[in-house]
Parts: sequence; structure tokens; C-alpha cells
Amino acid sequence: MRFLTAGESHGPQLTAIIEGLPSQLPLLKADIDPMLRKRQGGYGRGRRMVIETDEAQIMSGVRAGRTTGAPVTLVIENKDHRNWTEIMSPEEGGEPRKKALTEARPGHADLTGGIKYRHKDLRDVLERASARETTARVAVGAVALKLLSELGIDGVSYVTHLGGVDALGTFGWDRLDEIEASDLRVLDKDAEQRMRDGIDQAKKDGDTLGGIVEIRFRGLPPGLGSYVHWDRKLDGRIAAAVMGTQAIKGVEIGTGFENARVPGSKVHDAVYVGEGGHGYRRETNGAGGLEAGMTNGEDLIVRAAMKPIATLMKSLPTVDVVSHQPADAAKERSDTSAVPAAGIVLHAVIGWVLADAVMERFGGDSLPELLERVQAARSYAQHY
Ligand SMILES: Cc1cc2nc3c(=O)[nH]c(=O)nc-3n(C[C@H](O)[C@H](O)[C@H](O)COP(=O)(O)O)c2cc1C
Ligand SMILES: C=C(O[C@@H]1CC(C(=O)O)=C[C@@H](OP(=O)(O)O)[C@H]1O)C(=O)O
Repeated sequence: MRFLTAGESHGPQLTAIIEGLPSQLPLLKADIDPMLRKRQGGYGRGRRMVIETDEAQIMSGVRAGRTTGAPVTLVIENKDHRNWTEIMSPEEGGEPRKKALTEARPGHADLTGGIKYRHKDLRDVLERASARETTARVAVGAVALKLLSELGIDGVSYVTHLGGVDALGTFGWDRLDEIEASDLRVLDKDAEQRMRDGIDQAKKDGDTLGGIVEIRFRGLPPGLGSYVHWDRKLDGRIAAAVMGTQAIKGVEIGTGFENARVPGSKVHDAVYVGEGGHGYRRETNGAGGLEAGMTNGEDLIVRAAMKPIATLMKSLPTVDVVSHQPADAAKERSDTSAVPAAGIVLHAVIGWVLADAVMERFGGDSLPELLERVQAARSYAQHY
């Protein structure tokens, strides 16, 4: 499968085209919109999220609630565009240049993007670098998650750290409702309050905060991805999708970094004969569900570090790219922290990688065909 996204942060809309979905997949707008709404949430987001009420329009590839096998086009309107029509107009004229942004923000795409694409109004850079684009990837990911759910695979994201405050890392699938009920997506009420206080303080100080999110999937059949060639390894493909997300600066699978500190006997997950004498089971999951670039049937566990937002109200020193004089970095309207939202984005982009790996391994032009093949592979693994 493949997809492309297009659209600027303050342009009229975001567009995504997905190609390669099987036919007969039940798909409604209602399968996509709740995830878009979740991505907008989280304590610490800026005023833009009050303006937008993201919803997807399905413009092709679906009839009567089922995919046809043709490319699926998704459109999400930018409600804020009405305030930016002159500035974002594709027509020539003086108006679009009036609000030129020239004080490059350290940590954002501004300076290098300006040099690379020869822009002196850095708005031409930030409009596409902006994480507004993640709306389109979440819409695409929601479709991928729908496909996975038909195969009995689902996932969740939650926050384990925000701006110096740790939340409980332990997780049980029975606590899903608790995660969804928290606007910081944490399981620990005490930590949640301290995170909230930290965000309030950062906002007062004109500063920003980052954090760590964990994403888990369950129900994955063994053997997605492959060890036979580097670019087919699923851990690499997941890491690329995670690192390809705005502001993500670190990724870990299972107990990744901790593994470097302890002996192998404390790292690797011993294998035992499965329940009733069939199949296999493990009692630990340090591998995070991946061995040699393949799913091993255990839960997939991915952790990602988000840096603090680059736009600071207490500006960092920079240089004006037109006057070439020292300046304070531009103050754009911005989030103070967007860690829970990043978790939703990562849930979506990992969902895409998994759905893509499912289609690659099992193929099938229609969902019933795909289901038969997945079922056969699960049964084979059970009796291997
Ligand atoms: C959900 C989400 C919201 C974000 N909101 C902002 C924001 O309001 N202001 C900002 O400067 N950066 C924000 N970012 C991060 C920037 O888009 C990102 O730092 C920038 O594009 C530079 O890319 P890099 O951090 O990956 O190097 C956000 C990122 C995510 C994932
Ligand atoms: C629009 C979104 O996030 C934006 C991401 C972003 C950035 O620089 O990445 C900057 C801000 O844009 P604006 O100046 O329009 O408020 C965020 O609001 C969104 O998440 O939908």
C-alpha cells in the first residue's frame, strides 16, 4: 500500500490519497473522525485547536460504507483558512508578502528550509513543516487501524513522561478506559496533576515541554516484516515512521536502551510450550514483540521521545534572514506541549506500517480473501 499527503497548515485543506487497500473493508467517516478529534486534544495545546473541529470527508474509493479497491481520497478542511485567505492565496500579488516571517525559530524548519528552498518569507517553509500535516496522517492511520481491527489487531498510546514528571509505565489492556478518560493520556492521577502544573508554569514562563509516549499493539500474527533484507525489517520501518513525525527525536522498541546495561540472560525472552501443549509462549516481552525485524506474536511496544515545542514565547536568539541582524525568534501562535497528541499521531503512523506489512505478507484484493489468508497463517503458527 502507499499514500501521499498534501496541504499547508493554513491552506484550504489537507488531502491524502491511499492506494492498495483491499475491497470490502467496511469504512465510514465515523471510523476516522474520533481519532482526528483525539489528536486535537491534550492539555497544553494552543488556540488553533479551538478553531479547528477536524473531520474527514471521504471523496473516493468508498461506496455504501465499503471500500471498492480504488484509491481512497480523504479531505480535511482547515477552518482557520478563512483567516488566512489573502496570505495563503496562490495568486500573485503584494498581499501574501506583507506578513513575511524572517526571524528563523531555532529548532523549527525555518532557517535550513529557507536556505534549501530559497525562501526569504519563512512562512513558505513552516506552512508545510507544521505538524498540522499530522492530521492527514492520522486520517490515513485511522483507515489502516480499521483494516487491522477486522483482523483482531488493536493498539493504544499513552504518556509515560512529560516535562520532568514520570507516570507509571505499567500497563494493562483493562485500563484502556482510564487512558482515554485522561486528557494527558496517563494512568497516574498524581503524575497527571503534576504534569498539568508543569505545563501551566511553562506557559507562564513563555517556555515549552516535551515528553515520552508509549504505543502498544496486540493481536499481531507472527512473521510480519522479515529478517532477509535490511529494508524489510519491521523495526526499521516502524522507527522510520516514528522518526518521520514532527518533533520526535528518539525511538525505542521494547526495553531497547536498558538492554545495553544488563546481561543477555536478563534481556532475552525465554520460550515455553504454549497452553494445552500447542504453540509457544513467552513470559516476558523485553523484545517488544519484534525479533529480527519480524513480529513474534507478542504485544508490540514502541516508545518515543518528543522534544519541547520549538516556538517559544520567551524567544531564543536568532538572526533575521532578510536584514541579517541579530533578532528574537518569531513568536507564532503555538502549543505549550503536545505530547498526548503526538501519541495519537504515532499510534496512527505505526498502524499504517503494520497494515502495510499485513498486506505485503498476505495480500488479497478483498477483505474476505485477506481474512482467509491471515487465519490460515495463524493456524499454521499454532501447530508449528
Ligand atoms: C502534535 C504536534 C503538535 C506540534 N505543535 C507545534 C507548535 O504548536 N509549535 C511548534 O513550533 N512546533 C510544534 N510541533 C513540532 C514542529 O512541527 C517540529 O518541531 C518542526 O516541524 C521541526 O521538526 P523536527 O522537530 O522534527 O526537527 C508539533 C508537533 C506535533 C507532533
Ligand atoms: C495546527 C496544528 O498544530 C500546529 C502545529 C504547529 C507546528 O509548527 O508544527 C504550529 C501551530 O500552528 P498555528 O500557528 O496555526 O497554531 C500548531 O497549532 C494541528 O496540530 O492541527
